[in-house]
Amino acid sequence: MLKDSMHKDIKDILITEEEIRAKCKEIGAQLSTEYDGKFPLAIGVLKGALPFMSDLVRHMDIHVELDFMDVSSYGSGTKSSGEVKIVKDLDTKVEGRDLLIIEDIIDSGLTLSYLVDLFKYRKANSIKIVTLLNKPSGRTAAISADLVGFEVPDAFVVGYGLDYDQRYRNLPYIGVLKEEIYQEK
Ligand SMILES: O=P(O)(O)OC[C@H]1O[C@H](OP(=O)(O)OP(=O)(O)O)[C@H](O)[C@@H]1O
Ligand code: HPA
Ligand SMILES: [Mg+2]
Repeated sequence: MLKDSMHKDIKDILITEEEIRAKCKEIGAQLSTEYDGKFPLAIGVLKGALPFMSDLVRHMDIHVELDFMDVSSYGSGTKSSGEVKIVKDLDTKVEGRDLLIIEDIIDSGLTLSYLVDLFKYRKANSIKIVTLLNKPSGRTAAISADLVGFEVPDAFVVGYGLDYDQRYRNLPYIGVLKEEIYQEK
């Protein structure tokens, strides 16, 4: 046993690696049909969306362009600051494009409502949102995804891109942390 294994900090596994794999395949097939003949621009919202985007786009059998936006609003805690900061903007022009925004989670909805407003202002032709996780109990902004992998309960979840204080993103599953991990801070 490793002395610093991440797994010992996890109280419950909510979504297994196998369930995530199956969902990426299902959503990827659906998106392939929806965007057939369109060459969409897939926008990964860093850093959380990285594992989901990487797995999802490999199940899309059509031409798709990839770009990334790095935004942050959580700092080191478990509550949104309410202020969305652009850390890295897109390299691609959005005007006239069919956008597929890829997220790991919609919680308060503040990140995505900020991005959707920005991309409308930049004159995207269409905007779709796909999120691996949806946490409806956290919502303060009126926004919903076009495609949702899984609904999660009112708990701070980590793994498969989602962090607590920049850790746990590389867990292959989605889990809930033990309370003592937050309390140590
Ligand atoms: O719906 P919201 O309440 O806005 O929360 C969702 C966003 O918060 C997290 O990102 P974060 O800003 O922590 O940056 P990260 O992706 O680099 O972890 C998560 O990856 C989503 O992008
Ligand atoms: N876990 C990790 N990051 C998050 C969450 C969450 O539950 N909600 C918004 N960002
Ligand atoms: Mg994020």
